[in-house]
Amino acid sequence: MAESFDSAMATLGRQPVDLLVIDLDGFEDHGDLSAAASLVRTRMGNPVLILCPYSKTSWLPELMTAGPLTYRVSPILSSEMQQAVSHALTEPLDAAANAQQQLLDKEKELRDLLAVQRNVQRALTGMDELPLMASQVCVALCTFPGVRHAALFHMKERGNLALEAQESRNHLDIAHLLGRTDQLLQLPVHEAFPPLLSVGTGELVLMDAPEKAGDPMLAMGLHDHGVRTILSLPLRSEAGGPVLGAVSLMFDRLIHPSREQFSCFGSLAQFISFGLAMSELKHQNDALAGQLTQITTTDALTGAVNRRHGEAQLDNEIRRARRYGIPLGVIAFDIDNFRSVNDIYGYPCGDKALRTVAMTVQDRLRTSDTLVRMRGEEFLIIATHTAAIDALKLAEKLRETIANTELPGCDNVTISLGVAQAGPEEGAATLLERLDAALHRAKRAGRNCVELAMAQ
Ligand SMILES: Nc1nc2c(ncn2[C@@H]2O[C@H](COP(=O)(O)OP(=O)(O)OP(=O)(O)O)[C@@H](O)[C@H]2O)c(=O)[nH]1
Repeated sequence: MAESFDSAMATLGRQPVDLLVIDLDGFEDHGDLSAAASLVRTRMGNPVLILCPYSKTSWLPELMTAGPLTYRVSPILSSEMQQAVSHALTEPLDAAANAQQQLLDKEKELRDLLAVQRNVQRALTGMDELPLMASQVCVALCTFPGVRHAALFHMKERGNLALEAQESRNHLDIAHLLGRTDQLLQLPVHEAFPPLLSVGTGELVLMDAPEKAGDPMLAMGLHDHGVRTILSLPLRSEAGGPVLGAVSLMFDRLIHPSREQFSCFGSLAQFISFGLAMSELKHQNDALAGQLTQITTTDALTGAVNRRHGEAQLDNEIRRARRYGIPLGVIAFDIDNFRSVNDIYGYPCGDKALRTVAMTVQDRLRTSDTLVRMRGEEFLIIATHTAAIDALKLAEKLRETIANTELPGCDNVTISLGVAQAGPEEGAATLLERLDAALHRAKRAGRNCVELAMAQ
């Protein structure tokens, strides 16, 4: 027994040792990992058995680069320990005797992994919608021999880890087992359930018996579905970058991945991370494009469509109405004596009044109608599929509504309106002229009224 790496090193130097067992429980930092790797290196191929707590299984691939070793995931039963010891002592002899078979096995394992990698690659190409991509990745992961369940967990905004997709060949439903599909890091099992632990620590986790997680309910749920080993891999967009999520693979058998398998699983996780990052990027780009369209087409104060976009839309609707022979109604309106609102209550109050009027009108329109802020306190409504008579009714309803709308911090206002129906051959310019004339007549008629535009 050696209590430290130094004393182990000294003992190894003093006397021949048949089997070196390194129990990693209690070792934490990177210095400990380097010291353990030095011990493995000193053995120069002589038997080494590593007992590795499941929370530290990410150390295994690194230790494997220092020299050949066998390992078990701890905590471990004494019967299991005995088997592991005799296996570790006889493995080099077995390996020599069955060298050919071992090579064939290794080749098959790697072929299987490469096939899964190809399937995952296929799942990632051409699919930029995250839910679809994630579920295809899970389907691809289930093609690996022994995998009965695969799941992809994704970190959403503000640390909300969610189950993005799962594929099951054993009727296991992780959402049911965990009792929810989001805010998973807030679950009490976040330090016990491998994929959650992977996201928390950013490291791979290998658990070769569900009960090692120390959560009886969880262990029972997994046992009932024949889960024997869980391997979970963190997903990061780049080495050392933030954790994007994790994938978990649940096997119906005991697996102890070799160094090559760990490295293949690692590159599998890199592929998936890349797909995830690309799909996130597309999502962000779409959102930005949406915001940009919103900014370039909307009037910031009132939320109505701005004049440039409104005029383009009017042209489009005129063309459409002409092509399909459908009526197009337009209404121009202007707030009455708005100057006095500003003069009496101040410009900020005038702004609020403008916004309230625009929002009130917008609420009364159909989704197919468009409210445009043309200038100052003057607006245009493009009402598709609307003849003059219906546009007149709409205008009257709006006039009445605004007159009865309370405004924040100032007296009610009224609006004057001009209404027209686009002529069969009429362009936007003459239509707007006719409307303008109608609006002026409404103002001259004493305001707070509706005037129909003269026929073309
Ligand atoms: N608060 C505020 N006022 C605006 C805005 N745009 C234009 N106005 C004001 O709207 C008023 C328009 O005045 P006028 O064109 O004389 O029309 P009016 O006082 O509404 O009178 P009539 O249209 O003839 O009934 C001016 O005082 C502008 O300063 C704005 O974005 N915010």
